Amino acid sequence: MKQPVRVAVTGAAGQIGYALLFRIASGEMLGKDQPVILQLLDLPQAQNAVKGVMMELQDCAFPLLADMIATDDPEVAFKDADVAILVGARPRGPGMERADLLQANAQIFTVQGAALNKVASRDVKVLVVGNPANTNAYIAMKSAPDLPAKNFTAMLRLDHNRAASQIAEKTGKAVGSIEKLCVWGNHSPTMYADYRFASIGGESVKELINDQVWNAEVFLPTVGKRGAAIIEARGLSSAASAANAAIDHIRDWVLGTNGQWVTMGVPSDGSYGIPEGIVFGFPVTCANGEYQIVQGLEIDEFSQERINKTLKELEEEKDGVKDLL
Ligand SMILES: NC(=O)C1=CN([C@@H]2O[C@H](COP(=O)(O)OP(=O)(O)OC[C@H]3O[C@@H](n4cnc5c(N)ncnc54)[C@H](O)[C@@H]3O)[C@@H](O)[C@H]2O)C=CC1
Ligand SMILES: O=C([O-])CC(=O)C(=O)O
Repeated sequence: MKQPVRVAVTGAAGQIGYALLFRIASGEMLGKDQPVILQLLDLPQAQNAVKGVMMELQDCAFPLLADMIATDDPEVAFKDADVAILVGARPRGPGMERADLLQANAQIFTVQGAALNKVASRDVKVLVVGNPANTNAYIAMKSAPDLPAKNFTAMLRLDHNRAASQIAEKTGKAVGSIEKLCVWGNHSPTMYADYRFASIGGESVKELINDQVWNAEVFLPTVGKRGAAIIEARGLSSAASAANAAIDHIRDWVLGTNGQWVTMGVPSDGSYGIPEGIVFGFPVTCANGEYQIVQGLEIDEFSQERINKTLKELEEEKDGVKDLL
């Protein structure tokens, strides 16, 4: 039997938490042979609800769930954590943009970044889900100067998965057959979902679709505003699909992608002219527990404009939180 992996999850009593924890405990994230210890963080007033979730986890009798704890103290939750999924934050309601959450949520990530810095495994893999995810990941990273910056990532995978499903619907092809898709930039309506390099069974997606008007006027707004469409329809922001994307993100980072591209929000190393440190959605491949930004892609004029726009927004968000750092 393998040694258990310590997985910290914040916002454990929330709606994403409820869709996430059972799948982690069942082995869908780290593998069906990998025991896990769940270290659950939520606010003091949510501890009762967390206890209820733990009772349900217990009632599932998951063979891979080696142990679990609940706490309202980040330094307890993150102690020796190998994986930290930072979900706990306020969600937006109708009529809000994710950036409107920045003032409400930013402080959470200075505190949690500092706690990770102090007590987590030096190899901890951090995924920020709480919005605005890219800038919150940036805040956590800057608040954890003793941890490698590359350990801090933001969730763009839901956008990637949404883009894949829209392409599958448009082309009539199986969603699982799409390769080399990516989403550049911020998890916000400025994100740039890019299928110029994508293929299905060796055929170019761009040529299969061959419709730049659909790309600019249907596909990009549909993917970019999907979160708002879900809020409009459900009265609540997406939860099961967000939890699913978090599982995909960590699974691929830890277990590898076999050369396939996925999208992760990662601190830029200067690739594609994105200033170093900005947490930006890039196409990556993962192997041996590390991600690598796919290099050498041609950026045409339309794509450069989109990338500039989403970068500008991230730089403004970064500017808005500089007093916290
Ligand atoms: N990056 C992405 O693709 C997505 C991000 N999100 C974001 O995820 C976040 C969580 O969403 P939901 O689960 O729907 O919200 P929710 O309101 O159902 O749950 C949030 C939980 O976090 C807890 N919490 C708040 N502050 C905390 C803190 N300082 N420490 C620990 N726990 C804390 C709350 O008590 C609550 O239990 C929101 O910011 C939402 O916008 C949602 C969907 C997709
Ligand atoms: O839109 C929201 O506020 C929740 C979210 O990030 C998404 O569904 O993409």
